[in-house]
Amino acid sequence: MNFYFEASEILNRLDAKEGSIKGILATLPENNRARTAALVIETLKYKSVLSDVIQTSKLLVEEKKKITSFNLALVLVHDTLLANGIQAGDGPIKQAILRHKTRLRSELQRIKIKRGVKSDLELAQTGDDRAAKIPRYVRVNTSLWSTEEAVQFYTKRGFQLQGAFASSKGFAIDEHIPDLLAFNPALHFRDDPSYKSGKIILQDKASCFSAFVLSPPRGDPKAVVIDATAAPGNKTSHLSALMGNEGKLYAFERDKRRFSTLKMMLSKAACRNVEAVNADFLTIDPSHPKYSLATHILLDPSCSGSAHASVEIEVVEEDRLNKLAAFQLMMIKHAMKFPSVQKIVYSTCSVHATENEHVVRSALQSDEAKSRCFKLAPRGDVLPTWSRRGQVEEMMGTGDADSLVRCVPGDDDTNGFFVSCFIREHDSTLSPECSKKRKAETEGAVLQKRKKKRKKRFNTQ
Ligand SMILES: C[S@@+](CC[C@H](N)C(=O)[O-])C[C@H]1O[C@@H](n2cnc3c(N)ncnc32)[C@H](O)[C@@H]1O
Repeated sequence: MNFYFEASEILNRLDAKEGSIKGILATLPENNRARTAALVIETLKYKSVLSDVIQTSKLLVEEKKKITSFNLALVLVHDTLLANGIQAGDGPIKQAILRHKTRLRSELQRIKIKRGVKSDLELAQTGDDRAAKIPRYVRVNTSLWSTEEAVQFYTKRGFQLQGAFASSKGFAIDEHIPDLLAFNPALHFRDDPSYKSGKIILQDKASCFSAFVLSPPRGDPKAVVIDATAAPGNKTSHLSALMGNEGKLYAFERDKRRFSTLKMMLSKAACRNVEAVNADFLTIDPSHPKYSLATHILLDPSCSGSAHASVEIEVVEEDRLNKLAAFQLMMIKHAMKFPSVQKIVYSTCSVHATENEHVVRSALQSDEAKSRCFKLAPRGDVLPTWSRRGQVEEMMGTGDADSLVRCVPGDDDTNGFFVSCFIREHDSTLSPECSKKRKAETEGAVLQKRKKKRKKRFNTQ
């Protein structure tokens, strides 16, 4: 029976918000961890239906002396109804549950009929409940359309600009991201002419944060920007629109298949200033004549994707997270080597500090950041009115957490997301050490330019 007490204690700690499911499970003794974790996770999946069954069967009222907590009832009823029975000897607690087995079964059956499902599996909560509450975000592709035109178009189709999306016909203009509209979650725009023509991009609000925070130069024919990990291209087309389709935006994607998707998406969205490159960003030479001029870099690399509201409860292996974090750090450090870069936005759709705050911390401590004087942009430049910021304890209690942005799946009307923004310190705020390095770097660049000019002159003579 200890196994069930242990599992119910984990549920108690989760209810008390003592930590993440992964963190709390990690405190269990290793020999029993996998088995207890499996029971906890399965119970959580069916928590809503099991709670109904327990309440309507009056199990806790009639057996209050034996079954002392709701969470203990949850794990025991789970195994009674949805697994192979209680895995324990015939003690009083097991006997108490067995006395109610028939009633528990019929309550479960009643719920199945009510919900119109046939199998137990269909009762599992997949997390879609949270996803179903996230508005349908529609980003107006300003390369082809304006928000005014979009509002007029949707109004003519019977929608009402109400500043809310609760009703099926209401929609709102987002308060944080320009040119972003929010409609009722139940709506799909895949067959809408505005979507088919590339005038709108269906992109979650949080995913719009990256390009908006990077804020590339607008309408500047000399601008050079890099999207290091581009496919399928939502953020690339956003960047392109923010640049007013001017200047140059290099979009790297290493995967061949995803690269084709990227090309298709860029053509549909009329991104004329983008050069898509099927290459691994880590192999790109920062001193390459084309790319060395990049002043802004967007890094939205592969991550555990744990923040999507539709992802099921999962225990992510530590090892996998650490490998992802090492790769993510490598990408940031590589971006920092580009000689003209002034701003780097690093974002993930993960909720794990390992891929977020910890990567940012390591990046700030890296030789690349120190030698090139990178620091985090202040909150004022990173969605200042967004209240959910980085996790202070994961940033070792420093004020740096305020520079970071987090979104919690479901809670913030978005999927989960993380955004950080590195900037190179301005000359006036440079520490003496950075000031010296910057001077040497500028002198080096001038010398290199002179050398190039001389070589050119020599070749044309
Ligand atoms: C999270 S997705 C990017 C999503 C994209 N920013 C968007 O909003 O549509 C990460 C992408 O980066 C690509 N990728 C991962 N490592 C890369 C690398 N070293 N160089 C270039 N692309 C890379 C992956 O193949 C994947 O398509």
